[in-house]
Amino acid sequence: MFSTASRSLLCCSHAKGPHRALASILTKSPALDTPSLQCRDYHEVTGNIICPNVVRGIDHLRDPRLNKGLAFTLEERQALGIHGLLAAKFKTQEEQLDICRISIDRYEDNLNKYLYLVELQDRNEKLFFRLLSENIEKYLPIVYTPTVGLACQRFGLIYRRPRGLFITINDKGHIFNILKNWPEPDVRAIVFTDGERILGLGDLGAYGMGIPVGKLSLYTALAGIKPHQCLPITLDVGTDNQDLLEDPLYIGLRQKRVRGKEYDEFIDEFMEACVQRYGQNTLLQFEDFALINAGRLLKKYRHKYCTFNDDIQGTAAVAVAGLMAAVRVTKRKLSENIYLFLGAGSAANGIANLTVAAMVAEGLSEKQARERVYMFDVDGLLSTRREGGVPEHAKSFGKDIEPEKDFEACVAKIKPSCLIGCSTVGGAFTTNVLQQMARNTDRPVIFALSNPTSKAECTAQAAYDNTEGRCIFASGSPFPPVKYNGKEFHTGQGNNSYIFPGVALGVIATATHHIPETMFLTAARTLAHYVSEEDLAIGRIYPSLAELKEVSVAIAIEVAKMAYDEGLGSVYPIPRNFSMHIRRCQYEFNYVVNLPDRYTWPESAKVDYKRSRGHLHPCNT
Ligand SMILES: NC(=O)C1=CN([C@@H]2O[C@H](COP(=O)(O)OP(=O)(O)OC[C@H]3O[C@@H](n4cnc5c(N)ncnc54)[C@H](O)[C@@H]3O)[C@@H](O)[C@H]2O)C=CC1
Ligand SMILES: CC(=O)C(=O)O
Ligand SMILES: [Mg+2]
Repeated sequence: MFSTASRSLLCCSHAKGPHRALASILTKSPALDTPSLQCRDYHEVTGNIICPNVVRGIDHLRDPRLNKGLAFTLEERQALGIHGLLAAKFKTQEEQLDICRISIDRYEDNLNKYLYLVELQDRNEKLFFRLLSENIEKYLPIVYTPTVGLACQRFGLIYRRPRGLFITINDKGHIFNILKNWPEPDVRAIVFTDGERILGLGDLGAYGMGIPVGKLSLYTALAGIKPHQCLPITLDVGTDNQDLLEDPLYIGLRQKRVRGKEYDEFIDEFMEACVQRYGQNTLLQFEDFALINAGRLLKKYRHKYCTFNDDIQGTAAVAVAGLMAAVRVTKRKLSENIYLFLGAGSAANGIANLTVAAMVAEGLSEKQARERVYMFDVDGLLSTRREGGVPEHAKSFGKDIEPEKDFEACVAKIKPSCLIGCSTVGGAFTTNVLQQMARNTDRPVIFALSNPTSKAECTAQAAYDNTEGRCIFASGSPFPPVKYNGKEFHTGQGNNSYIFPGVALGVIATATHHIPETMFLTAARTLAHYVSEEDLAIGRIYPSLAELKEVSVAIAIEVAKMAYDEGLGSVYPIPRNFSMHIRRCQYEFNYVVNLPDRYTWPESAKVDYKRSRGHLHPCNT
């Protein structure tokens, strides 16, 4: 990902002799001895730490952060010493985007499309992010669920170049040093997993790396967070997946998972090392940890670090936003629903707790709100009377009722108006379940949130077909439009990708030091406001994916305002205009001129350039 030459840092003003002259040229100073663009400026312009006076011409082609391919102008090609290394044709970024679209369309297989995009990111970062951000509906299902799930399962086969850090349990005691090996000093957000619950696919160990990489691609594509500020990490503590342990292609530690005290010490050291390396306000996003760790680690660290668990809190916000939007169709307040969750794990508890908070905001007591929420897990209905009782992590949703192991019977007995699937069990919302939902209420809400598509509790089509088209449906992975009774419906994607990029942007832009639960309720409300009457008319309780960028900025602005209202923001002076402040923090998707427009090539330099026949670059002289 990074060329060796681009790792060293040297400020233009440190350059000597011809190097200094070139530094001046490349840093666009009109006067050779007074360079006007220092490393920090260059960083501001390109979002890159690389000072141009130490980058060889060829690095502008090899380094994906600098590479523009045929979009380098003649002036750039000459000044950078890459003239002749490129074909004669000059292309605009728009022309390059067209070529990318044509190239991807040539592949029928989604995994090949994924590989094309990975290769593009490794080759030309700006082109990759612009392509993704301008074609979200088309490429989100490739870099994200469902294809990313397949990519993780085949990670041993498709792993080419490092993107992100692998920190293993054997690195315990040295984690800070490993972090120092990452070549970017200005990291603001880390998304990390230990690979134990990758989507609904279970323990994929080190193959889980596809998830933090994919999530951080969305940080940039959807929220405009600068790529160099993002660091994906996989914590490799082994895997309990026997297939992987026997897989000759497996790239992780070939041992059973380390658990208990040693695991906890490892995570402790990791959290400390991250803030030691990148600062107190580094955003640390837990992703796809298993149930036994997700909730307890969030509880342990939420007041000590700037951290959140996306599967618990991000998912909660997107689901509650969908429930809020659905109120406009069902005409039932949140507090008038009965909720039944299939699955009582991280996602279910996150959603349930935030729904309770929203019902309390509508006027119920917390006890009254909790009474309206039922859960059903792998051992049946969460009844205090069942054998083994209610698991600790979902204690507050246990009910003193007759135990029940048959889910269909539960749906008939409890008569929920909202059915929410976070169970990892594909097809668990059977025809009988869906038809029962249609009998329970006139407009049943049905969310099949498990990912990837194969794990969805039902398809969009099945939900419509079995509820006489009366349901309000959302799913974690996308489904094609549904045809029912001669009408076409475009159901929405209830996925935390509507939430985490915006929350992260707001947090980073204000250097917030903690992320309170109320921020996720704010994010949910902001998202719900974005749902138009047109969305609802076609069966969608979320704005279209095409609006995701706008939504992410709107969430970031609200999060930023809240950060200062709650005394959590630490960027001073407090921004007067949050919208402007947020936009100023964002990535530039368009190519920047490697010779910025304030540069006018000094006559003397032109002469020098001619004399040296294009070899003026310090590394060429
Ligand atoms: N749409 C979205 O944005 C998100 C979707 N998810 C998806 O939700 C699913 C669950 O994620 P987590 O809650 O983090 O997992 P988890 O492992 O914490 O919880 C899974 C729950 O499902 C239950 N379960 C398993 N098999 C069952 C069965 N046969 N019948 C009934 N219950 C069963 C388990 O007992 C457990 O309570 C995953 O597929 C994940 O991809 C998770 C986060 C966000
Ligand atoms: C979307 C997501 O975070 C998950 O399925 O785990
Ligand atoms: Mg997740």
